[in-house]
Amino acid sequence: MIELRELTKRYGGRVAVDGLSVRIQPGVVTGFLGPNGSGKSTTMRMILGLDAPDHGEALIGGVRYPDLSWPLKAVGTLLDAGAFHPGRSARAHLAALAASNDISGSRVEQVLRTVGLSDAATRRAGTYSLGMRQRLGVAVALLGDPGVLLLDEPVNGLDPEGIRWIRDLLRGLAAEGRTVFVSSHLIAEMALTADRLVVIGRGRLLAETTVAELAAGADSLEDAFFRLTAQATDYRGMGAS
Ligand SMILES: Nc1ncnc2c1ncn2[C@@H]1O[C@H](COP(=O)(O)OP(=O)(O)OP(=O)(O)O)[C@@H](O)[C@H]1O
Repeated sequence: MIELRELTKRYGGRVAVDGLSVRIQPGVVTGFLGPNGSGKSTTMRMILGLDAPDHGEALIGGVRYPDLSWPLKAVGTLLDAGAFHPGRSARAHLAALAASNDISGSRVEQVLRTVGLSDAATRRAGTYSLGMRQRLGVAVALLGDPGVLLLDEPVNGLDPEGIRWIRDLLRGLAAEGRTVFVSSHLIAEMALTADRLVVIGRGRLLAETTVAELAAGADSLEDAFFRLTAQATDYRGMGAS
């Protein structure tokens, strides 16, 4: 489980995340939605100890990220596909991470199979397509067999087959009892992938609900989302006339 307690972050005079308290439960995929600039990335960075909160805390299984003894075994993350040494093969990259994180070498072959990169495992990551880099990122996230997965825009730039693959994988990981927390701009995609939704606007919690509950009473989940976030952006388009 991920627990956020009054999580708050300010940049200068601006509040990016504002007293956010929510529990993200295991066994389901929880989508993290909000307009641009609403604080999703900042929240994820604080969960992962990459940004320090000004107030409150983020706990993973009851422990702050910096206090985890083997972070890769507790939480798998996909923040930025393509952050790999271009000259290293997928297998070499995963093997180095396994060696430095008390993870067995056999797990490397397991995750390569899970993400479908076994046949390309000796190729340099620099030659990979975006979809293959994304799969390598997922392999890294799964390497430590973590109970919690945190993914920032995992389907960004993927083709329809890649999107379906990620969707099925995330649902399967949740069905195994893991906590899966995934941010996205793609509301329609979240409707297919997520069971629950955490919606924020201007750094504040707007809704913590199921996909079905949010969509009820509106024409679509997208309409329900726009209604919920209408007052929570600094920008607003003027429809075409
Ligand atoms: N390092 C930083 N310095 C100053 N302001 C920042 C910094 N990082 C984020 N912000 C501001 O904090 C607010 C929240 O940004 P954040 O990137 O967390 O939102 P987001 O929901 O992830 O947005 P997007 O959907 O566009 O990725 C924005 O107003 C942003 O400009």
